[in-house]
Amino acid sequence: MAPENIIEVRGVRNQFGTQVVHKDLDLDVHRGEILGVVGGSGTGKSVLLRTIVGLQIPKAGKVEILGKQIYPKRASAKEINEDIGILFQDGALFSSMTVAENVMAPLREHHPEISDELAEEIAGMKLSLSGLNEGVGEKMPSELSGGMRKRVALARAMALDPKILFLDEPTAGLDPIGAAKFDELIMGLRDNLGLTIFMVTHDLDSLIRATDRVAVLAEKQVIINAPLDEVRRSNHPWIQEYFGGPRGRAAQGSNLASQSA
Ligand SMILES: Nc1ncnc2c1ncn2[C@@H]1O[C@H](COP(=O)(O)OP(=O)(O)OP(=O)(O)O)[C@@H](O)[C@H]1O
Repeated sequence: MAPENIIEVRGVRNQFGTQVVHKDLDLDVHRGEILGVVGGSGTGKSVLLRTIVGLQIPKAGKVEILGKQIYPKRASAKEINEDIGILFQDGALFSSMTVAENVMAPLREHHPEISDELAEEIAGMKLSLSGLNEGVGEKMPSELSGGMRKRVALARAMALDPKILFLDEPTAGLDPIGAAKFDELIMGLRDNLGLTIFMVTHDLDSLIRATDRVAVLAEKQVIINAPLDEVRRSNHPWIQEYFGGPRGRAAQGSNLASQSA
């Protein structure tokens, strides 16, 4: 059975002044997959994410999420917000709110009818789904490690039961063990909840470990979107350098070693 496209991007153009970032860009994301999005610095990975979620209005093209048109006809913010959760690059939490209040913030905004008790219960569930224990809810973000703050941000992104999670460099700033644990967490969300995950990343280990397919941005387009093994076989110079360079070989070697251990 052909995979179902949960996201469809067709012919998108993004431009800032005279700088064209995307031109005729197409992208499909399949339901239930973890898609890794890679590309050199400034190739427009974050702009693509922002375009898909409706935060960046493209100059041309079409974007659909779950069959709802984000552009050119704009689905209402409410419709979109119910379907997606976003973890931005800095994962910014509200520093003056407790962890639980942070996770409850989207519920309070979109579902003011929900009682305090229920909101607290939902926040507790999301924190536990993110691998955090109950006591964490009462802490302030400043009391947590970087890895725990990412998990809280993930719990907040899941507050409204999204079908798609957008993650912008989620493992940046985590040590390798923290990054591996974060990858396991999102793989669990895919496997147990059927979530689709769109993940911008520079982390080669993460790509190897967690992704089902990898989309490469270069020359203002997605030049390939395929399982990692197929992407590696491309002779595009950037792909060769990225995966075939010393870091790429080291990441592949260490992941093969850990798989056979
Ligand atoms: N709001 C904006 N106004 C003007 N230029 C912008 C804006 N947002 C992004 N750009 C430009 O678009 C280009 C792509 O930016 P983007 O942040 O998407 O790159 P990226 O691939 O995510 O890079 P990195 O890997 O370094 O995070 C950059 O040259 C950036 O300066």
